[in-house]
Amino acid sequence: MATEGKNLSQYDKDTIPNAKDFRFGIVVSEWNDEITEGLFQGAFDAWIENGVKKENIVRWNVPGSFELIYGCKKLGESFEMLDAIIAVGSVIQGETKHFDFVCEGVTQGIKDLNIQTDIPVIFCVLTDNNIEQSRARSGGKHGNKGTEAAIAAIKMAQLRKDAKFYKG
Ligand SMILES: Nc1c(NC[C@H](O)[C@H](O)[C@H](O)CO)[nH]c(=O)[nH]c1=O
Ligand SMILES: CC(=O)[C@@H](O)COP(=O)(O)O
Repeated sequence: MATEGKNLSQYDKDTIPNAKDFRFGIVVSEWNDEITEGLFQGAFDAWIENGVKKENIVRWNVPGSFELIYGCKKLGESFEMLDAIIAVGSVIQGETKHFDFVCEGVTQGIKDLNIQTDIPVIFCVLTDNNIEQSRARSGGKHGNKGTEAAIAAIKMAQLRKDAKFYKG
């Protein structure tokens, strides 16, 4: 298993770009909020640890992971100066195929946002078989995918900044 034996919260601070001037958005799904709040905290703490100012972080909530698509789209439209956005969700398998459609829909939707808009949208949506797997990846034995997403957001914000520089 890709995550097994890894700690998603471990990173080398020396490899992270300077984030003090970056402005970030984060959209958090309210479904499975025990998990999504853990993911949010992991992302928030990683940003602060890497110099992001609290006033440069804007958070919106949406009902479920499927609404992350619209929420991230509108957040980017409302705050055009954002350097990156994280979509935070937790989808857990139930009795039916609904899990499959939610996961596929939100995955494709966030992929589309990365194609259609100029603000990187980071995929921090857990798609787990059970709550134990979710807990392990939102501050448990496998670390926190929120931390991983925050570092990805910093790196993508720097890539976007560099791209604008080279374009002139
Ligand atoms: N079962 C889960 C859902 N389902 C709700 C959908 O995301 C969506 O809000 C609904 O279909 C209305 O459009 N959402 C999660 O985030 N996690 C789940 O486990
Ligand atoms: C991912 C879902 O929508 C799922 O948790 C809903 O549960 P069920 O498939 O039992 O209706």
